[in-house]
Amino acid sequence: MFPRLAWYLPGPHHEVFQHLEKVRNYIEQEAKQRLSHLDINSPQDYIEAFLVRMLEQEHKPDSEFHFDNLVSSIWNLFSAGTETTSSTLRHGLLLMLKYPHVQERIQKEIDEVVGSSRSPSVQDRQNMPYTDAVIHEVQRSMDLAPTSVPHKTMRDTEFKGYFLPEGTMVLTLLSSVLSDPKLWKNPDAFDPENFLDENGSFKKNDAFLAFGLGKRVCLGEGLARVELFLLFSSLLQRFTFRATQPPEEIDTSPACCSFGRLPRTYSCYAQLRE
Ligand code: HEM
Repeated sequence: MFPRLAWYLPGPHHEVFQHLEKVRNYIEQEAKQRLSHLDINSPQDYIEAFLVRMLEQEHKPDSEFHFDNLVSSIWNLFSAGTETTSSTLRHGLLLMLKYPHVQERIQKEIDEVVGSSRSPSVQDRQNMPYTDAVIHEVQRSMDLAPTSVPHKTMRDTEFKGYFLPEGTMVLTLLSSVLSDPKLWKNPDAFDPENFLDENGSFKKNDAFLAFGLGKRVCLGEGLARVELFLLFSSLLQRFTFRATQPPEEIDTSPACCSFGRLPRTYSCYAQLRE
């Protein structure tokens, strides 16, 4: 509610900016090093492709291709693009430890549709409604970004009878939609049935807002969906994940709940499937 107040209170959040600075410095050093060895005719990756455009547009004062934007976009790719997908995957595996019968049903579907002689492909997803429903339900129930990403009004705005002056911070409460009892069969539990119809087919639900909505919807949604399906189904094709303690004792509520909700850490066995 009052983010500035946080800086007057003691706590580990004070270290956040120091860590951010360290990461930015590292990215900056890496980019400068590439710049010194750059072959403009053969850029090898994102950083080098960006640097080539930066040099091409060196004399354009309004160019978006400058060093600051390079560092920020790399930082965005790491912060928005890796922690999100890996935490979702970790949460999915934690739920498999907690609910072995769900894992068994996914493996049955994988065996029927994909088999064991090849890896799952994106095309398999449409024939694997249960696996698809589980992945959606992992995302819905974990509610990774409860308040989404903070936005700001660019001008004075009227919204549903409320006046929001220019510069007001706006947080969209994705949680309120992802757990609305009017919109889900079973909002308070992990239940893949939330995404299945009575015939066991995948049922889309417009209230699935794990990636946000509108103009500023997650830029990596398509990539994240592909990554989650391929990684999750490939892991369960090859391994069965088992808890080292009774499943009833596993706590699937998030370990940290502020800007992002992260799964708790548990050890597990990954047993190779025959
Ligand atoms: C499970 C995975 C992911 C989840 C749950 C997720 C969720 C979100 C959410 C809720 C937002 C804010 C949307 C809004 O403001 O309405 C967002 C923004 C964004 N995400 Fe993701 N994300 C994921 C993966 C990724 C990946 C893999 C990438 C890139 C490789 C990515 C890049 C971005 C970027 C660049 C934005 C800012 C978009 C903008 O402001 O225009 N995300 N994401």
